[in-house]
Amino acid sequence: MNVNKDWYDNIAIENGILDIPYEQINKERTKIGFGKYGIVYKTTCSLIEGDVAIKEIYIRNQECIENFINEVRVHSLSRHRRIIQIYGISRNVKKNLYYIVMEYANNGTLRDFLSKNNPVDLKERIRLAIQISEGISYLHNKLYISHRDLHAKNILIKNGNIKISDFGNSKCFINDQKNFESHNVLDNSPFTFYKVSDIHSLGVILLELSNCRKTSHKELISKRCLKKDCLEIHEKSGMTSNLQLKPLEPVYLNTDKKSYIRAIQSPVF
Ligand SMILES: Nc1ncnc2c1ncn2[C@@H]1O[C@H](COP(=O)(O)OP(=O)(O)OP(=O)(O)O)[C@@H](O)[C@H]1O
Repeated sequence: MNVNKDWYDNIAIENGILDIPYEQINKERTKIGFGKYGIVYKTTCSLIEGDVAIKEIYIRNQECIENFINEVRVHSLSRHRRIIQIYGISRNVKKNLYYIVMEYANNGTLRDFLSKNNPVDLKERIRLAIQISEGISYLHNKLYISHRDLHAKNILIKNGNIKISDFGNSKCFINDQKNFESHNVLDNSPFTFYKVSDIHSLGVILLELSNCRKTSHKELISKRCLKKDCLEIHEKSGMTSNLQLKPLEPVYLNTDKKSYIRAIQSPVF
């Protein structure tokens, strides 16, 4: 990626998002999460009504700049009720801290929601499952974006509704559109590969949703989790293997296996 000294100004202009002066962000902040790339705080911003979440990223090298640019680019493309909205970016130049200012999800992550409200009513779980599928379907089918980091801590809930977040690992394949116009199950384009991987992650999330608890590594293995194999095969051969294209098992919502989440048996695509 070509990064020049004006990279920060450029991403705001190119992506049509607000460059929020740092002074406009309230200094009083509550830490609400952290991940590989930074700390997330709940606070307010004088330019935006209500609470906001800010993701603070310390830019120490070129790679951090590239990651920040990618996250802002992909996230700002995504405007949908099932996706956390990005409001703008900000920076504290003296400390080399850069910020993504976004919509605040007041009910936290899907994982926390499930553990706090266990057991969640079946109808409610199905409603949430459909909303997650809607968000992923939008990313894949409308924007040619693969999220690449879908799990129950990146699925947030605001006022009881799903909001997908964290585009730090996401990739947009919109410029490759011509290469996968006719994509089908045998297409071995990178987009198809990552899309299948997202759908696998969706299956894992739905399993967590159906059981109202995190699925252990042991359980995933016993359910013949394909992700690791797929990634290895893809990396080694550069090809999409048929192995990835096996449908996921249906995720049952009750023990007598009468009801399952339809999204699994009738894929969203
Ligand atoms: N908009 C938001 N509203 C409420 N909480 C949020 C929001 N964004 C992030 N969080 C909280 O902060 C945590 C970390 O955020 P995020 O996943 O974006 O950071 P990351 O550094 O990219 O993490 P990862 O290690 O998953 O890549 C989330 O799991 C969630 O608890």
